[in-house]
Amino acid sequence: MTQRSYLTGSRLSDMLSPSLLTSMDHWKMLCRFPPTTTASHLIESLSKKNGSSKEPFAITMAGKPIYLLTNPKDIAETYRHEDTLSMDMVVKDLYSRTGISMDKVNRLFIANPESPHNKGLPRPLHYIDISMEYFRWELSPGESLDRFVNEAAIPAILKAFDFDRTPAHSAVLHNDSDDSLVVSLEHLCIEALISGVVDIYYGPALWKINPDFVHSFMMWERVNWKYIFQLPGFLSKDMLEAKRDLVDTFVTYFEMDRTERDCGNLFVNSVEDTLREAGMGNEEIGRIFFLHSWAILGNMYKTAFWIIAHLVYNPSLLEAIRIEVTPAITKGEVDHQYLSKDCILLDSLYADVLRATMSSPMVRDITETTTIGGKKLRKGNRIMVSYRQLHLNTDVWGPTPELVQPDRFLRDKSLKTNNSYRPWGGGSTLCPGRFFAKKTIFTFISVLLVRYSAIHIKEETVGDNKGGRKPAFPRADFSKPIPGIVSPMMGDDISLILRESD
Ligand code: HEM
Repeated sequence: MTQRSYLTGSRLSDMLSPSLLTSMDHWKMLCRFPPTTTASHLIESLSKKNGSSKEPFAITMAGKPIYLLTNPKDIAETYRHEDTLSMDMVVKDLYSRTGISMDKVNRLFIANPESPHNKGLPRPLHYIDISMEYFRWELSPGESLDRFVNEAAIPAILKAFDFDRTPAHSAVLHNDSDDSLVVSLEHLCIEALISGVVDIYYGPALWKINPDFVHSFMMWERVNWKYIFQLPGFLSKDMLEAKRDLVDTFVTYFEMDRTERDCGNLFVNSVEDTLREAGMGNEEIGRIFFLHSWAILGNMYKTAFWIIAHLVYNPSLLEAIRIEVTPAITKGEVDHQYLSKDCILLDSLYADVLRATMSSPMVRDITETTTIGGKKLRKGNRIMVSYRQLHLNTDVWGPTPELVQPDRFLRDKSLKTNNSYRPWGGGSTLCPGRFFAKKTIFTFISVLLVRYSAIHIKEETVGDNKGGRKPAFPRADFSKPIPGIVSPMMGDDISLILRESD
């Protein structure tokens, strides 16, 4: 496929009426780029062409002028203009492309002051915002998050280490001897942070409906960029098929009586009630949960993969972090408060891995002409920001920003609040899952390090020799505009030899 279909190489001047062009002539216009360009590459390469000024500039995408913001200060300012820089059209579009009629999508954006879900709130929220409030309610620091982590997330993570189970564990490649086994790192991360998290949100009923859910989700992961960039059907058969599998799974799930589902996750039940009140049926609710599940499942397993890859390729770092996390793990109990507050080296590595692997762009619609960084952004157009471009800002991250430095955030604690650090987005759409993600990923990594006293990379055999060489560090696949954390290249998994601690 070529990306010509969504990233047009036409000049902005071809698209604009002369009057609008005159009013925009202070914008730099840089519009030619190769057909293989992805959104973040595009912004990176155009920013370079734009020179060091970091002034906003305009391009056209899919026939629409888009302002690209690259100055961290301008980007921070966008979060203060949420009344005129709106996410609503982008979100409506995402919902409608799941197959929900526009009429029903619009209904989701109506605030009903009479709704019991709006009780006690200072101003009534529309149904999508209510769903986000339920996410925040369950996942923000406090009693409900602690309960959720202790009662649901930790048991699910521990279950992922049950390598002797029947049917066979998907990560086990083979048992080398009585006390060691070889596992696929990618599949271990999937087992803990996709299968485990599906369990805690949807319970066993979802597996009964679709025992191959993980396969469907991983198919979707590889091709969901086609959904975002609206590739035509003949170029997106794989994406449409994966989407259909996932949507069908969730629709069937919501067709079941709640008592039959046997899960009782408060978030799922509360959001379902909200959506039924908005007039949504099983079809729409299934489609909406397909999107929610993408947000819930799409990033944690990849983040854990990259962190563990850095650990196993750097044994002294692994040892230092093992010592740091050990007090948090005692006989099957995990102290997640200790992990999130006292493990400062793991925290620094986590922060830098998020920085180096985040590839999402942020898009907003301009609903009223808005001035940012002294420039007028015209109503009706869009703005786009590449978090990756911010995360590679050499002014802040030094001459080799693409390299992970495990102690970077330990050396300079102010970096976490730097305007060039946005792994969780910003403003009102700041990720509500960030506290849960940290606790869950830290639990997973710590259990691995404490349970297995020896963790080695399995070497590749060279020719007929028994011995071999260490495989190269997995490559990140930035060739596709995957939202969120970048995937490893297909086939760049790591086989780990695990030897249990005494
Ligand atoms: C390492 C893991 C994660 C990363 C890096 C991540 C990253 C992000 C980012 C960058 C955004 C903002 C998108 C934007 O503003 O355009 C976002 C939004 C969101 N995330 Fe996360 N996320 C992670 C885990 C999670 C988890 C575990 C959940 C839920 C359990 C979750 C739920 C959401 C939701 C619902 C939104 C949309 C918020 C809204 O539109 O108001 N995320 N995430």
